[in-house]
Amino acid sequence: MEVVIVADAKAGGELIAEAMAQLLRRKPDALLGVATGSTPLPIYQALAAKVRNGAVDVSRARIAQLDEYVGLPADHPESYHSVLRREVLEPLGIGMDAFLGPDGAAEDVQGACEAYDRELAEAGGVDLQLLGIGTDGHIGFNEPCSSLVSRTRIKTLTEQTRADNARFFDGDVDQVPHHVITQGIGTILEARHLVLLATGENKADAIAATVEGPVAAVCPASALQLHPHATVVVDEAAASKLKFADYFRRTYASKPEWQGL
Ligand SMILES: N[C@@H]1[C@@H](O)[C@H](O)[C@@H](COP(=O)(O)O)O[C@@H]1O
Repeated sequence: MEVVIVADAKAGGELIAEAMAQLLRRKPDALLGVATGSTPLPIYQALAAKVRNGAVDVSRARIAQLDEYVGLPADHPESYHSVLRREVLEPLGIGMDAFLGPDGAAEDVQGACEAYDRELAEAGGVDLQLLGIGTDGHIGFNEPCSSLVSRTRIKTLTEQTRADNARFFDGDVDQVPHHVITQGIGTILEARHLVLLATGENKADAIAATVEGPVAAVCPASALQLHPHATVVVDEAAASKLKFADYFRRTYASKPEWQGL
């Protein structure tokens, strides 16, 4: 696993956006897995700036959704389908016809989950999967103790995650759904490149467990240790509990520029 310590969220966003641009120059129809939450926003803003100044062509790019609430109408402003349209596809000028996502409003939720796993495989798999991380180490909505080989399926949110996400529902935790669909950890690990961005002191414990802790379902993000190409980008605050921080800094500083992430 590569760990890159950056000055701040903006620098992290620009670094990852450049890696995505390099991927798209090599593979214009790349399937980009996108995450929600506040952390990835600087990535999308930096990538949109590259599109505006002609530095990258996203006209053939495809977008894959990581997770979705169950029971919210698809047009609900806080359904992840709506959030990604607003925060990613529209700013990048990518049409919804290039968007893959699970149906959070399906009657047969398990059927929708299995269909989505198949859809991702039939699309050739995710080329680069962006990830945030929950304060409890969850990725997507794979909560602690999720199977490390799980597939896309319905999950129940912890009260911690519901509280963390209440800020998107007018601060009212009662409005936050209890159930979600998420790509499983086994599904996520099938992406060819995983790029996790974390910023802020409140993610330091989760990052230390992810990078330096044991591979354990209690910290779902620790599954990144099993992936052949996983990159963790953190600011100093999120890196503050890493024992090997100086080693990671030296390693990245010695890496040739052309290698990218
Ligand atoms: N399902 C999302 C995750 O994909 C995201 O990583 C997490 C952290 O969000 P933030 O980046 O706002 O801290 O929130 C939610 O749980």
